[in-house]
Amino acid sequence: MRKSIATVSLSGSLPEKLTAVAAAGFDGVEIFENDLIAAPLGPGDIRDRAADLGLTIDLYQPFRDFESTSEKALAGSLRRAERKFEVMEQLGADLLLVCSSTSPDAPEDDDLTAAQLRLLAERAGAHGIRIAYEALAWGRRVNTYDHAWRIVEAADHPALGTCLDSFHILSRGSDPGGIEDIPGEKIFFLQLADAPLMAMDVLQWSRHYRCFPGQGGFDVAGLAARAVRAGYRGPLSLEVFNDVFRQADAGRTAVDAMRSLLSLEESAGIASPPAPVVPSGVAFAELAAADTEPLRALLGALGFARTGRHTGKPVELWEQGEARVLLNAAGADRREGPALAALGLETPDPAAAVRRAESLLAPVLPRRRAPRDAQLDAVAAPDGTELFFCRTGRPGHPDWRTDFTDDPGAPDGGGPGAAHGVTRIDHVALTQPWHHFDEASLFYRSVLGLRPDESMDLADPYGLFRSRAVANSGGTLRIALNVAPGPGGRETRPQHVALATGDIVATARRVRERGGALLPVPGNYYNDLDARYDFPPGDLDTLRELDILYDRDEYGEFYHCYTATVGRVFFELVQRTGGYRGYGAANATVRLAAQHTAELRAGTAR
Ligand SMILES: O=C(O)c1ccc(O)c(O)c1
Ligand SMILES: [Mg+2]
Repeated sequence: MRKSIATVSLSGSLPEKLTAVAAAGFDGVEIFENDLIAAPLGPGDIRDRAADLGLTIDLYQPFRDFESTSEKALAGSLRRAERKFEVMEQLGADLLLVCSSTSPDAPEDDDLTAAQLRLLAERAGAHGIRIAYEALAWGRRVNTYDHAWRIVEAADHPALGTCLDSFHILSRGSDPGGIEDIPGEKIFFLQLADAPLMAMDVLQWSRHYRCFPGQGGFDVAGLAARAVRAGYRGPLSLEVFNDVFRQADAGRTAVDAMRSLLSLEESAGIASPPAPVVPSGVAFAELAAADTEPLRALLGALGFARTGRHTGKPVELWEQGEARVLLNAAGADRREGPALAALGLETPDPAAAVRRAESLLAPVLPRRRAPRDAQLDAVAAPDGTELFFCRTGRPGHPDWRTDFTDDPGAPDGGGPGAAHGVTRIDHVALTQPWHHFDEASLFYRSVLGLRPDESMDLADPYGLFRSRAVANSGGTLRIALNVAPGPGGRETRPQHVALATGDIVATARRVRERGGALLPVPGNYYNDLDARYDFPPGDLDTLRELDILYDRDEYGEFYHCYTATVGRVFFELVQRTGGYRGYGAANATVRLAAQHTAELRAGTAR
């Protein structure tokens, strides 16, 4: 279907917004009145600019508080409308959105409202303009879509129809089922927005927290499917009031928006892009550092062994069990020090994964080009992490491991058998720039077919720590997306790799014996654990001795501890028992505080 977006959803001036919208592949825009009023170009110039960019102007909005009990106010509204019709004629827009009145002066009865809207439709019709009447969730009297539709039906004028807005419908908990009873040709416009589920005033919720479909908690695709079943054939149009998007780069937000609509079309059964190819696990985590020595020491203490060297690049392969880490001595950002630069994702069909990624506008990266390198396809995640699609050890597929020669003589050699009990990578945590958080969760959900958990907000010593995990259905691939503030409002961007062990006590002991430092956890934490849980004698002492944190959910238990941070990277050791599903979020505040303390002590606080 045609795709549009309201200019209110993006940052910048109106011409900048139009450029971003066109570049992302939209067909049209809703022009938000304030954007036009503040624009440096007149309506005729905006019309030309949009046409040059291949965009239609699908809606002009909003016209507020039209209906009124006072004759004088109504006359004023009609005069105001005539002026707007002139603007719309210059813009080349033929649909005006009228939202239900929020004024105490709104008529008390539907017949009066219908008669007034009919009058407006007659005036509009004379200009070749149509009116779409939308119920705002906080409208004075008309605040549900079915009420707005009853009034439109009663007014019975060909130039009057209704505008459905998923936010207003779903935020009030209205049953969207009634949409299918509205004749499709009377649905003049469909605005789509999602939002996180929150218990708050609906106006504030709408004006500040809307997000693109697939980023929040509403079934927006299901609602769109109903409109299409009703016979709606107009554009799918995003109308997202969001404080973060208002500040973010418009071009990037527009691509995020388009990805949302492409994914919604798939969920609604309107289009079928190439199916998602869900990764089955982490093939490798690649750490980049100008000086790899501190990471080598850390991996050695963790029980990893260097098992290979890249044939053409300064890259080493370190393994323990099925956990594989690449150390890349080239390409690290020197300012930030060692960082998690790439992930290899074990994928049943890499070529199909790339087709999926391309169809959802994920930036596909040029293949690694050295003549002997395995041909691996990669895409860039929103935070810049490179995601490589791998099929390790399968005949007929390029195997990244063939780029590495065996390295049995390495100082920490002895192969993966010399392990401390680490079996695999449990999860990877990627810290997102805060204004790309929603974009990231939609990216992993739509491009890779991963399932997002609920988003969690926790108090951090220096602000808000927000976390949302995405995972495949078996839990064999888990990525935690975090936003973490730093002192003075600066963003800190630590990334970490969590390693699974079947016996965290034994593993942590061996790490200590090999000189690995574990993050010190305050004694208060263990006193609180003691108050909350009744551990068998001695167990709590062991946790305290090894700085191991503890959590449990209805499925099982979780034990975890952390290494020191090197540059932007640290490791976590985790032991899950009995199907525990989470990531120890209950302990995140303690961990963050302990890391800040450690940074201050080491004088590395940024
Ligand atoms: O918040 C508002 O005022 C507003 C205006 C126009 C809309 O279409 C809408 O959904 C909300
Ligand atoms: Mg709306």
